[in-house]
Amino acid sequence: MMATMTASAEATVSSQPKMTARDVKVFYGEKQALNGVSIDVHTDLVTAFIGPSGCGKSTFLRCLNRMNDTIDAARIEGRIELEGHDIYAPDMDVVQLRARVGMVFQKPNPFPKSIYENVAYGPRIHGLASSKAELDAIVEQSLVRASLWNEVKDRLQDSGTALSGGQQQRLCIARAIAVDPEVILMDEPCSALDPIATAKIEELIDDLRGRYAIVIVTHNMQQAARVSQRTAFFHLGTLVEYGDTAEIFTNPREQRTKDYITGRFG
Ligand SMILES: Nc1ncnc2c1ncn2[C@@H]1O[C@H](COP(=O)(O)OP(=O)(O)OP(=O)(O)O)[C@@H](O)[C@H]1O
Repeated sequence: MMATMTASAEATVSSQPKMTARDVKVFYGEKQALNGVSIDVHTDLVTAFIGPSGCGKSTFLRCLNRMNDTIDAARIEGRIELEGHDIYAPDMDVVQLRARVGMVFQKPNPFPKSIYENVAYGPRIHGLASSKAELDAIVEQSLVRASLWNEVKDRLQDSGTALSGGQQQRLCIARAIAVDPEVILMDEPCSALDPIATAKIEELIDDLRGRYAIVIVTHNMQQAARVSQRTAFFHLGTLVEYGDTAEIFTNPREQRTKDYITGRFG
C-alpha cells in the first residue's frame, strides 16, 4: 500500500504555530482516553490525525475548540493555546472560540433552512455585517471559497437539506468559513460521501490551505497522504508519532506506525 501513496509536497512552515497543545490528557469519568498529547498546528499546513478506532483522534480534535465541554463526563488536563492564549482560561469566550476554531462533522449537518440562511446565520449572530449588502457579500464569498457558489447561486433560497451529500458538506464548510475562522477542524468529513464528492472536498482542503489552519481526522490513510503535510498517528490514547506526512508514510520512526500504515492492525 505504501508504494501507491503520493504524499503532498512539503509546504513552508510559518515560524509561529497557530495552535499548540502540551501534555493534553482527557478523562471520561475514571477512564483515561488521552495520555498527554503535545502537538503544534500551523496555518500553512494541513494536519491529519490517523489511527485505529477508539485511539482518541476525535477526543483530541474536540479539545481544540472545547467541544468536549458539552460532554459531562469529560475532564481535560494540560494546556492548549490559540495564538498564545490559553483556550481553557476562565475569561475565554467559548462562543468566540468556536467561531475562531470552526468544526465540520462526519455527517453533513446543514440547518433546515435555506442555503443563504445556513451561511448567513453565523455572521449575523456575531455581528459581522452591518448591512444586507455586506451580508450578501459574506455569503457569496464563503460559498465561493467552499467551491459551491456556481452550483447554488441561482437557488440560494432552496433548503440546504435538499442538496446532495457532498454539496451539503461544502455548505457546512461555507458556514464555518463565513465567521472568518483561523482554524477549521474536520472530523472524518468525507466518510459519508461517495468518491467524487470526496475528491471535491479533498481539492477544497488543498485550496483552503494557507488561509486557515486545517486539522482533519481520517480513517483513510490514502486521504491523509493526499491532503496533509503533517500527520499525527494515535494509538490507544497516545500520540505515537507526529511529523512530515511523506516521512510518516515512507519512513516511519516507530514500529507501531509502520505496522499500522502497512495494514498489520487497525
Ligand atoms: N462521550 C464519551 N464518553 C465516554 N467515553 C468516550 C466518549 N467519547 C469517546 N470515548 C472513549 O474515548 C476513547 C477515544 O474515543 P475517540 O472517539 O476519541 O476515538 P477515535 O480515535 O476518534 O475513534 P473513531 O475513529 O472510532 O471515531 C474510546 O475508548 C471511546 O470509547
